Amino acid sequence: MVLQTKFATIKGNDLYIDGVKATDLASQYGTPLYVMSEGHIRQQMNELKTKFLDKYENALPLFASKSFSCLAIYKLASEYGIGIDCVSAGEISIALKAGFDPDKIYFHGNNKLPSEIEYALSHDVTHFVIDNFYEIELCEKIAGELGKKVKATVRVVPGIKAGGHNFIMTGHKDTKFGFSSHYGIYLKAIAKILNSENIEYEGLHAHIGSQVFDLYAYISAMNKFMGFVDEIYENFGVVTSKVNAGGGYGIAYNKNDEPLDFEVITSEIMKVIYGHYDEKGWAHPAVMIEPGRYVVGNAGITLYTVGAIKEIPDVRTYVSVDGGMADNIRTALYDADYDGIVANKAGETKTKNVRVAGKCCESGDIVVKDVNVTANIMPGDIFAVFTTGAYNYTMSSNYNQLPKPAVVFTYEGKTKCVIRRQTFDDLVAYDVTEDYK
Ligand SMILES: Cc1ncc(COP(=O)(O)O)c(C=O)c1O
Ligand SMILES: N[C@@H](CCCC[NH3+])C(=O)O
Repeated sequence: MVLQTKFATIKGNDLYIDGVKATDLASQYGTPLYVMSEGHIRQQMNELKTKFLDKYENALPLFASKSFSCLAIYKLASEYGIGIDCVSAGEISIALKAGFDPDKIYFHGNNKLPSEIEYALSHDVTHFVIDNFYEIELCEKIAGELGKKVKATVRVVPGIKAGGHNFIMTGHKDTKFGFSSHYGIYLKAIAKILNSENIEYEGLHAHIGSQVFDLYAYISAMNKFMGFVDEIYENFGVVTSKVNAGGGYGIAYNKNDEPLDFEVITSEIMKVIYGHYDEKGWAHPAVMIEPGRYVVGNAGITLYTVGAIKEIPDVRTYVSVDGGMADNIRTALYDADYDGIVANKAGETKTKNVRVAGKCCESGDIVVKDVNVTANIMPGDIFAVFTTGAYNYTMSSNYNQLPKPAVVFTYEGKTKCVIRRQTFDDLVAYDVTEDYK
């Protein structure tokens, strides 16, 4: 077992997060509970600021807020002066409610709805990562009607396979995202934008995948993009003034994961981009990155209460907890490999191998596939699962009508609830009784 953040510590038999005892959190807020270390989030956002925003001229790191989206996180991002990547009008609406600067919001998505485009533009969110030809038509029309200009970065697929699972690879040929770089397809998109009245071409966008550990994939994607920049110049005489190098920075979920260093990834990306522009004698472009998981993933620890423990002779022991795939779909969806600990027996030797299962009515409802715990584990213990800060709360559901857990931030020995636990009333909040008419 490895604690994936310095903000989680073990003293005696107890797990502490930002100096707060996990069992105190569980008794105060109930379980299952998403705990997010604000100390960790601040550390990561500060890294984005000091090692990217402040380090390079005209650079902007974006936090990919699909990984964790709520008022509190947008307020924190705002404090560090970083931008955000939003993938729906819903995410944009939360960011705006948090007071986020619309000029630092980049609107992504492979099927932005007309209503979403209208919503974004009428709220002064004008930076769009353009994904497809239909979107170009929609933007041209809707921006014209609203008297707005869309500032476009064009998402191009470099043809590179990278990422932690097939479902989260986006840089290879067979993907629903972006314009293909084959047969000059992306050049046709840029021609259309250059000929449009209400869309301004600013640059290119790359996102090769998520949970990436391969530095070479980033370097080769950027090299390919410099080829695209040249082709754009040759075809249209336009120097691309913005390059968004995407996110996807892999983090450690277990002891086998070996994440790349943030500065290694970013300096290699910058070397390729600046090197190319210097060679051409062009002014450096604005460069953006957009990690999500890297910012919040290791900040998250989910606390569960242990319930039934079932020993199946010659097979394994199942430890069931009071949450499951409704609060963490990633094990079922991506075969993700989590690590965890009995938070109230953290100092005890871990001699018993178990599988931690959820309480949903699915055999695939596994939280931790395989973990060594104290042999003394019993109902009522608090089981903590690490690295649940990214794509857990945002991908949660009410499957089996489980109310969604609360999200609590911890910081310097203190706690605050940022999303309250759902109640049974919330489960019927959208049900209406109507007669047929
Ligand atoms: C376009 C885009 N940018 C950024 C991200 C963030 O990815 P990650 O959380 O792996 O950094 C994603 C998700 O893969 C994405 O699709
Ligand atoms: N939801 C995915 C990442 C997808 C990132 C967005 N394109 C995960 O949990 O790993």
